[in-house]
Amino acid sequence: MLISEVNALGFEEFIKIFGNVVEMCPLVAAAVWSNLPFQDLESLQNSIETFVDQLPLAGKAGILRCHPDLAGRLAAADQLTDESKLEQKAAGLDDLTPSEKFQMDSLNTRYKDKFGFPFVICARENKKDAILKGLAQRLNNDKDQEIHTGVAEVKKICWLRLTSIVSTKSSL
Ligand SMILES: NC(=O)NC1=NC(=O)NC1=O
Repeated sequence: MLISEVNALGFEEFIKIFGNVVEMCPLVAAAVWSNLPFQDLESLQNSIETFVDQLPLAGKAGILRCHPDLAGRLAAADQLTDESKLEQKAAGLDDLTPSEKFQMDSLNTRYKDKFGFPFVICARENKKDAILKGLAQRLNNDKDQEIHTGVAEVKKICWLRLTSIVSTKSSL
């Protein structure tokens, strides 16, 4: 899809295509739709990042809460969104050894108990070992730090999802 085609989308079409670039948060796409037309894909990404950055901490934490656990209950029940399923598979999270699964589950539970939202990382940029390491390390951070780190990862996930929808070569 070209950016010129993005700019021609009505609201419903735009949401259908971009509603999940931030996992389970169509509000983000609904908010940035009003900034159409976009010069290029980077401008659309910037518009999304600006909207997210301007949210209060509670809003940012809410975005993190909309993310499924990595190799968690939804993955096991095959109820992940298409995007999340692809991303978790790319990181090798669909073939964990029993001990890796146990480690992931216990770390995810500890992380959620401590912060009140799930551990979020860009799975397409990390393989399962790096994810387990990152989860164990980030458990030691404080809540504000993890909200900001998690949101930074959401932005990376969003960018990769955008580039799979809109060709980056195109600009107005
Ligand atoms: N908790 C998560 O980090 N979830 C995810 N990361 C991704 O890259 N895709 C997800 O669904």
